[in-house]
Amino acid sequence: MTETDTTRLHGLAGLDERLRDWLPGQRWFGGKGREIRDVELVSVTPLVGGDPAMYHLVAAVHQDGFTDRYQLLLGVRRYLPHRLLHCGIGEIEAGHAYDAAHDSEMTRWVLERLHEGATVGPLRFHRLENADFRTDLASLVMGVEQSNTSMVFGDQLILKMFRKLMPGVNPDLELTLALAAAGSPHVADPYAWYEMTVGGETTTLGMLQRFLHTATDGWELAITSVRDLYAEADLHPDEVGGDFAPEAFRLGMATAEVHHDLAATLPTATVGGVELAALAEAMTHRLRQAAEAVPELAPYAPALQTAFTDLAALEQPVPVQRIHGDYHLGQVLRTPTGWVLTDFEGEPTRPLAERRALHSPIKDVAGMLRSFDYAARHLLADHAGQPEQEQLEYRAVEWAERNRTAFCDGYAEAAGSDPREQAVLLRAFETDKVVYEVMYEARNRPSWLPIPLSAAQRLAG
Ligand SMILES: Nc1ncnc2c1ncn2[C@@H]1O[C@H](COP(=O)(O)OP(=O)(O)O)[C@@H](O)[C@H]1O
Ligand SMILES: O=P(O)(O)O[C@H]1O[C@H](CO)[C@@H](O[C@H]2O[C@H](CO)[C@@H](O)[C@H](O)[C@H]2O)[C@H](O)[C@H]1O
Repeated sequence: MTETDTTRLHGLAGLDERLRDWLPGQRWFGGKGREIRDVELVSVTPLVGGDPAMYHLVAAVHQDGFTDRYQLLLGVRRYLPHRLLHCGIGEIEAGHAYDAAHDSEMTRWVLERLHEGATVGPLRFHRLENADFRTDLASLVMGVEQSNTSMVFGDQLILKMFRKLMPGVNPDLELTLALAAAGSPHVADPYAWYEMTVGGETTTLGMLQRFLHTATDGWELAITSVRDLYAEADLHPDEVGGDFAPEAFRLGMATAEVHHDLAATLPTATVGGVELAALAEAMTHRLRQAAEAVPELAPYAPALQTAFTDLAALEQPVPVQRIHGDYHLGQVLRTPTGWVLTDFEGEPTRPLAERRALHSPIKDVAGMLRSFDYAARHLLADHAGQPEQEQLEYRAVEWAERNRTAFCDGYAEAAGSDPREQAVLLRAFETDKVVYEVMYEARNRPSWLPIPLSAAQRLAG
């Protein structure tokens, strides 16, 4: 870190070294596996003075060949209480630095500013007209694996703090606001957001929404159904109590309805030969990169490539629009009344311009179809090499097929057109997603790598 006057003034000297060690261990840190050259504080905003103190930081992390910016709520205390030891960053000049997103005493400050619609230094807070919420609630960070950090206040509010900052409006905020304005029942009510200017552009830092405390996420529901099936390995998926297909059907309908509302409220277009060739080229490039990075993918690459060649050769124009972009079972919540979609950010590793661009809705369909495969297969690892392995694998394929079919049936019923009729698009997007997953698992969860690799084998025929 270049020790600027600002850092010295705030007693933050030494923070650079501490952040260098601490950042790679954070789930949301995107630059894992590459050495950090240095960390530079590009924005330091004092929020709360005294002991404890709190700062809003934007840290530029320089790694070989590129720089990413991350957002932090930095707490500094003379003594770090036991309850905050797990989020300690290390000792700096002014005391113990820690991640204040985990400190309920401090996060309330953010809630209050959101409610006021305040401006604090470069930070601009906005509350939606008619949105009202309590500001005296204690927060807890969600205990799930995340690309960002979400704080739940009481059981009423959820504040998602975007970690990796890309200059521009975050599509999660943009699409959530658009769907709420369209009256969609498939999105949690947005209440407020905060932003600042980064790289000359208004950049979303966080979004507050209604917390759906009675909801269960689609992944949990799906794997409960798969567990049920594995417990009765001699029964078919439609014969066990926890059959998921009716839910998959309703999820297909909800997905089509969201696509309809996005197309009705945000721009749409059609793309033809040149754009499809460029898309196929980008997919091919990703495949090449992934096959180099993950040698286990390489044997399937030539056969997978044909999905992209077919895409480039498509003759009819393809409708495009804003879509979810990183659609899977972990992004949908089943409330007592229906499915709600979350996290419209797109794939966190892709550039913002690409995530905000118009895409075929078939990309989302392909994403969810992949997720059924994941849900069916991820428990198989526990049975590897055991006698029941083959039988369970057979059941896994049946479960995935049944739910993939139900999802497409539901989508077709609500959309009036069947996504399976777009076979070339569907295969190309599924293949591209598998390639993305291979990279994602290799970087984040190597023990899950066999899941997308088995799909690569299947798609390669
Ligand atoms: N409004 C909400 N109510 C209840 N749970 C939510 C809500 N929004 C998101 N979640 C849950 O929070 C978790 C993380 O949210 P998500 O937006 O996917 O974050 P990330 O982009 O960091 O992955 C998910 O498990 C999701 O189910
Ligand atoms: O939810 P995020 O925006 O952080 O998405 C990333 O993480 C997901 C994993 O949590 C990853 O999804 C992959 O694993 C899921 C099971 O955990 C599975 O349902 C998905 O089909 C699979 O792609 C997602 O790709 C990644 O962007």
